[in-house]
Amino acid sequence: MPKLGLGLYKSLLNKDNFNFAKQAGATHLVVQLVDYIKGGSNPTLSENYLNGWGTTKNQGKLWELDELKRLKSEIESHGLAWEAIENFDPSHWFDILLNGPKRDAQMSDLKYMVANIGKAGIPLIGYYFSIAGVWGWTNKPYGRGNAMTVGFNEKDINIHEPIKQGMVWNMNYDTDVEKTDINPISREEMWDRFSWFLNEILPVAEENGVRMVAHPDDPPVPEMRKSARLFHSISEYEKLLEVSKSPSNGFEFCMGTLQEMKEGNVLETLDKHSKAGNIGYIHFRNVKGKVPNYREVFVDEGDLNMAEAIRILKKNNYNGVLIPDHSPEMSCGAPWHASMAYALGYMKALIDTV
Ligand SMILES: O=C(O)[C@@H](O)[C@@H](O)[C@H](O)[C@H](O)CO
Repeated sequence: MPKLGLGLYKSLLNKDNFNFAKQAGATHLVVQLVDYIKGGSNPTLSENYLNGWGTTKNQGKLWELDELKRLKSEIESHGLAWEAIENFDPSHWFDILLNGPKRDAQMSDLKYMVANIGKAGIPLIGYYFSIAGVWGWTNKPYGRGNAMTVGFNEKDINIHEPIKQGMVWNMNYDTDVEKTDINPISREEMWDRFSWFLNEILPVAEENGVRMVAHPDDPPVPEMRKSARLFHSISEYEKLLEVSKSPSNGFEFCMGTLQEMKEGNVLETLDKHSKAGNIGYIHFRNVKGKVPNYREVFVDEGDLNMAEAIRILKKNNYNGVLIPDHSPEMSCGAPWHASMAYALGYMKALIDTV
């Protein structure tokens, strides 16, 4: 049976939101420890996306076992389970992404943190191996009832705008460096870097009982800001499984991002990989349109048949977690919370009745 979860940003990790998750029917949490979606009590995807998600200064501040255990007990004291951590902090792995001088030292740090996550009993780590990161959205009242939501239209932005030194994954990690352009990165180079990363990290993940699950490229274009993107199509995303047969290798299956891709069928892909046990957890969200022009919409108004997705997951005895990921902001005093409650209610009804 699929399980209902909520993703919480760092700024939302408090008892009110643990209670909120529980009230909305979630049993599991996916936690983001990177402080990148700003907005305090009302996180919004609409701000700062083109100038970056902000600055991260956590170099040397690793995720320690006692901190993870403390947060885990707090989550559990609210009757919830901590299913996954989503995303590494660019402070911790910028030179792994960029193949820079600190690469090997940062890999030791990442291994230490992956081991801590396993020792704390958190089963999954979602990560996104990307240079440009999530970038290029516009935010407009594209949703039903003029709800503010994000979209992507290649006509609105210059997707080839170079990235400046000191930035990766759409966050600044070094604000002192001279702002020249970073070098373009080819597809071959990206696969080399990624394969090295995965082959280094997976044995540690396996040893500590953690699964590493990869997010597809959002927006899914082959190249963005002069760097190649690995997982811009369903067939390229599936190549993840060719890099390693480790049981700790899998998908952070973002249905919205996969639906935005030009080719392939999301529901068939969901069927295949939920049957084969390749999916760690699912971003259960919906969109209208595809690259080069799409927008994120409410879970029930997009191009994907979400009831069919639940049917498939139940047929395949998938027992992982589904989170709404994003949802258009609802016009009220708590736009993010209202939108999440709406999505969770819809998802819970589908899980209970389909
Ligand atoms: O949670 C969010 O709002 C997003 O930033 C994620 O969906 C993002 O796409 C993934 O975490 C990959 O970084």
